[in-house]
Amino acid sequence: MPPVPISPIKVGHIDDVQELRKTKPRTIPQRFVRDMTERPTLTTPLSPPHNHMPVIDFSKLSKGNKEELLTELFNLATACEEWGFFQVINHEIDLNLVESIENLSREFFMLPLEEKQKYPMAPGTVQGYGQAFVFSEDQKLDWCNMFALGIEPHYVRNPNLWPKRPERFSETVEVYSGEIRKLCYNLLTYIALGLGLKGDVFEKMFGVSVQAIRMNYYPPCSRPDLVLGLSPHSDGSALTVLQQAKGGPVGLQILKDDTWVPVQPIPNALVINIGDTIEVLTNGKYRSVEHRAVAHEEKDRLSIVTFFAPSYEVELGPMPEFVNEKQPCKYRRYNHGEYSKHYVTNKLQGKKTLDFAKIQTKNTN
Ligand SMILES: COC(=O)C(/C=C/C1=C(C)CCCC1(C)C)=C/O[C@H]1C=C(C)C(=O)O1
Ligand SMILES: O=C(O)CCC(=O)C(=O)O
Ligand SMILES: [Fe+2]
Repeated sequence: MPPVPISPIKVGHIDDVQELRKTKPRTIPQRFVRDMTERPTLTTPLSPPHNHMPVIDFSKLSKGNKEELLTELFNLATACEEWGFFQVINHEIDLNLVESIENLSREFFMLPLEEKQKYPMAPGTVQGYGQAFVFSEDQKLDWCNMFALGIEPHYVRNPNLWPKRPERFSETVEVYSGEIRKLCYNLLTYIALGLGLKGDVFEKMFGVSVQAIRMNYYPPCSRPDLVLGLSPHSDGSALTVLQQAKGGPVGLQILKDDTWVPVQPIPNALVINIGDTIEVLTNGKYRSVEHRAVAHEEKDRLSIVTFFAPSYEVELGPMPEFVNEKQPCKYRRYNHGEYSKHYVTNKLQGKKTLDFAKIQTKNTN
């Protein structure tokens, strides 16, 4: 029997937003214009406590005295439970390295289009330069250019996609990712301790963790009220580390108590968020909070994002410590490799991807 033909994904023409911006269009192409219900709120003056994402001082966890450690563990646990997001200061990553990755990422995005297109993100895939998560011709597009690479383990790498220019880009990604990896393992230890678990529980459970990096570049947009920089989504990782480049406008917004809360960047801090894996493991005690990015009328914005997740072989489900009569099991067990595949083959749509693992509760009414 002849093989069943696989129909290629038809995504239509995807405008490169940086090139589009150069033409300064008076009207935004329809594929970027969001339906009314999706359009962003750009200036929401918020009053405390909604306006202040928690700040965690990493040095109090790593080298504080016992009292400082306990207080910061408590702050971390509260941040994870109430926000799913926090900013880390004094993270012990060399600030020269932080600055280098930022400068080199910017230099990459400023290269001529033909140079960047030497590393194309093929439709339906997530590595290289382009727009990920586009699967149909009628899907709205984000006001964003992305460049993504698999980092660890090495089998997730596609060496053809590691840029030769700018010089030192690839080696800096390597060094930076090594440092962020250490930070992720450390944060997972403190998150475990804050949950009353053994410090090494996640490291042992995750095997050789999968790690990827994505640089997001958001050019200015003449009508930021009509477009989204990045569609609402939760991250398919265990933890995500987000570096917001210096001098950029506020762009990240998180959905808290049904309100989109803008995140004020703190110089040299890293934004950390709980991903879908930790939501499942804690049976929803810690949630992977929906977030999005908005564009700015005059300023561009760059973010450098690391996704840190369990090995593809790992089977996951709520840990027994978080399941009881009051908190019945909300997620089924699944293989993380399958979840990963599911995540990267679906468009970003709020928290919908996690339906993959949700146990549907019967409506008894
Ligand atoms: C554009 O890419 C992503 O947004 C993304 C992809 C990450 C990945 C790579 C670039 C190559 C290696 C595999 C992996 C899927 C991790 C987001 O990552 C999230 C989604 C999942 C699932 C995850 O673990 O992190
Ligand atoms: O650019 C941002 O602030 C958000 C990035 C993000 O959420 C992501 O890449 O998953
Ligand atoms: Fe995200």
